Amino acid sequence: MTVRAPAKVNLQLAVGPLRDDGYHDLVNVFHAVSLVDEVTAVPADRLEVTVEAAPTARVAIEGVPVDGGNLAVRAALLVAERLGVEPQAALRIRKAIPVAGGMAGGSADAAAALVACARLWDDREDPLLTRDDLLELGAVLGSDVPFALVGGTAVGVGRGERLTPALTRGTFHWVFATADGGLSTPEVYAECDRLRDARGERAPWPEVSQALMTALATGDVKALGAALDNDLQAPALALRPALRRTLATGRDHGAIGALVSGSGPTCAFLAESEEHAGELAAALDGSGVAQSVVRAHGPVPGATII
Ligand SMILES: C[C@@](CO)(OP(=O)(O)O)[C@H](O)COP(=O)(O)OP(=O)(O)OC[C@H]1O[C@@H](n2ccc(N)nc2=O)[C@H](O)[C@@H]1O
Ligand SMILES: Nc1ncnc2c1ncn2[C@@H]1O[C@H](COP(=O)(O)OP(=O)(O)O)[C@@H](O)[C@H]1O
Repeated sequence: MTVRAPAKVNLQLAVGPLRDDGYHDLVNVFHAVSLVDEVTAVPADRLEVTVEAAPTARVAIEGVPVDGGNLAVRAALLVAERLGVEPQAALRIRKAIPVAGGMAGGSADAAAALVACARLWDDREDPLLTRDDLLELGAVLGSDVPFALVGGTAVGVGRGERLTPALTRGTFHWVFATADGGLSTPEVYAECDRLRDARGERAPWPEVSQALMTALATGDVKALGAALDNDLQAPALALRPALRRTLATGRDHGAIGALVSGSGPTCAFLAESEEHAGELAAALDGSGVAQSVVRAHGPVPGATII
């Protein structure tokens, strides 16, 4: 059973107040792109996991746990518990999504493992676990996991786990510049709070950008570029100042929009067309500001059995 799940870029990430449970209320507009991890689950005597880089991707997999800390393993355990079966499967994860890069690779693997194990351990025509059940299990695993199940473009509220699909038209072309070494998501959120405190600012209640929704619905790439907005960009740049040069390089080569993806450090560049994405990728590659440069388009579907 092999399942593919996509990376995401956040088209809008409006970070609201810190809640009592340690999370922030968000407006998180997710957009799934054609950079995918693959999880294969095969029957085995016990639960085991291996992680490898996809042959064509330059992903540094050293930071990925190969024990119970792996989100795919946690997903498998949740599915087994819900189905009342022994968690007997060998999971093979093939990563193309940068690790700790702000593109939700771990969440993609969790979503893929939820789907793969649910199917492997329950092949009835009318499966016990519904799509809603998987979304609920996803939200237990992480705020970004439900979106990796549904894909497309969607507005997430709450922690980002309560999703509504967004209307979009056409395909958008992206270039991603990865960086050496990841950024820790909790540290970037903490830096966001610290910067606001230092400026004496109170976190505003997050609101969906209507300019962004209109740009998506009309497929207007220039308007989309202008509407991209990420409240975690300033804290990510404070923690990793070198990313300023990466963003500037993309802009200098005509990117319609340039922003840090989620909590970073991957930088995302919106291209005017597929052809422009090729030129932009070549320019970024040649400039030496990125560990690697990857092209992708969106929106694409969420976790899919192949
Ligand atoms: C920032 C975002 C943007 O999509 O993703 P990445 O860019 O890291 O991929 C997400 O909010 C990350 O979601 P995810 O990686 O699933 O985070 P979780 O495991 O749920 O939470 C990890 C930690 O991030 C912080 N966190 C997460 C979500 C949220 N709404 N408020 C938070 O403050 C908390 O410190 C939490 O303990
Ligand atoms: N299957 C997985 N793939 C990647 N990272 C994982 C996985 N399972 C757990 N992790 C842990 O989650 C951290 C963040 O992972 P990732 O989802 O790649 O980044 P981000 O949260 O920035 O999008 C990693 O540093 C790693 O310790």
